[in-house]
Amino acid sequence: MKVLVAGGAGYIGSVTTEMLCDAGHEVSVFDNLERGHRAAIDPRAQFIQGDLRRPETIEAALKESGAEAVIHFAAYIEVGESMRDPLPFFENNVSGSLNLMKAMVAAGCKKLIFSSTCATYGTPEKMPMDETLPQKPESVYGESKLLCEKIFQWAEQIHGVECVFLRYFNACGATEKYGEDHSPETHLIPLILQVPLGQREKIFIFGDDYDTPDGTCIRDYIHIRDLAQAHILALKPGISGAFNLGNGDGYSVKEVIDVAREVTGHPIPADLEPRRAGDCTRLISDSAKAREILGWKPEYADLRSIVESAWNWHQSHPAGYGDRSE
Ligand SMILES: NC(=O)c1ccc[n+]([C@@H]2O[C@H](COP(=O)([O-])OP(=O)(O)OC[C@H]3O[C@@H](n4cnc5c(N)ncnc54)[C@H](O)[C@@H]3O)[C@@H](O)[C@H]2O)c1
Ligand SMILES: O=c1ccn([C@@H]2O[C@H](COP(=O)(O)OP(=O)(O)O[C@H]3O[C@H](CO)[C@@H](O)[C@H](O)[C@H]3O)[C@@H](O)[C@H]2O)c(=O)[nH]1
Repeated sequence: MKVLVAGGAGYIGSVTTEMLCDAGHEVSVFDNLERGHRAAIDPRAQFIQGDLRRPETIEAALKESGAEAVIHFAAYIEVGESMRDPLPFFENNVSGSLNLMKAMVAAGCKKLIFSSTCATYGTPEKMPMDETLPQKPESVYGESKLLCEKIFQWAEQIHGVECVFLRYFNACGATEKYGEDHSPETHLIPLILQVPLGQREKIFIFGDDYDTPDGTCIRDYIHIRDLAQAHILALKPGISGAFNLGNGDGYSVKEVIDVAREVTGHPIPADLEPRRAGDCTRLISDSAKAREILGWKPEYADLRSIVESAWNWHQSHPAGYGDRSE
């Protein structure tokens, strides 16, 4: 299939592009490189530089690529940033997505796979979390993703664009070539690994007074290879709707640090900090729907192998990808 990957120079987009190319798809990456890296784009894919906030650039990219489907990763992603400076999140995530859908309708492109998030649910009313839970986001970031889902639902109903919403839990891990290089980095696993890399002295644990066995927050860590595979499965005609993507296993912050100590052989000192605003106690996915309808089966579910894959990548890329445009 001819697939356009918006945000394909970013963390999850880079690995999805790599796996789409491996599977024989014809891939074009559309990215403004504001937060991604030129070096993260698989050389088998065509690169079209453009910005979703500039509609003419996405219109031209759809024409040039002849895309039959779009996988849409392009967004601002950081919850904390969204609560300090909200409006750019609506501009980039919501207006950008609206421009993309308008261009798709105009170009007659009938399939969209959208990166959504478990942050659209807010504090969940049951655990594990399935897709029937009410969506009550507690951050601007989560709200921006929910607004996109709503726009896309109406576009599906009225214009017949098949839309799939993949609601990820905590994305992590790496392939041999592509890994995580956010700046600033806020995610737990890459921050922990900066300690054995000699780039930070210790890791801070944000609160140990949560209602969990060791007092630290519990998350469902999912390998980006498994996330990428779900996107490829969702390309199949006839698939639409929302799917939660996680392993269904919860690990506490302390457990993740312990696994990283085992994997790296480094003591990784940890200190306690107060709770980080907006963190939920526990987020664990019920991904039965993805397994049943997409035929999705996570293959890298073991936290040790996830952390190992990230550790291998960071050791071979201690400064990440370097310059964004090279
Ligand atoms: N990382 C996670 O744990 C996680 C969890 C849930 C959902 N998500 C979602 O998955 C998607 C990808 O996340 P990621 O970690 O790979 O993020 P990322 O920041 O690494 O990648 C996003 C890419 O989109 C590009 N981009 C942003 N705005 C753009 C625009 N207006 N026009 C063109 N390109 C633009 C950036 O340059 C970057 O390359 C995001 O939509 C994010 O909200 C991520
Ligand atoms: O230095 C750190 C960094 C994080 N944490 C904790 O580690 C856990 C995981 O944090 P992080 O890796 O920042 O992920 P989340 O805050 O869970 O958010 C991620 O996962 C969400 C889905 O669960 C996505 O929507 C977000 O985009 C993505 O950033 C949380 O309990 C944090 O409080 C620490 O204790 N110390």
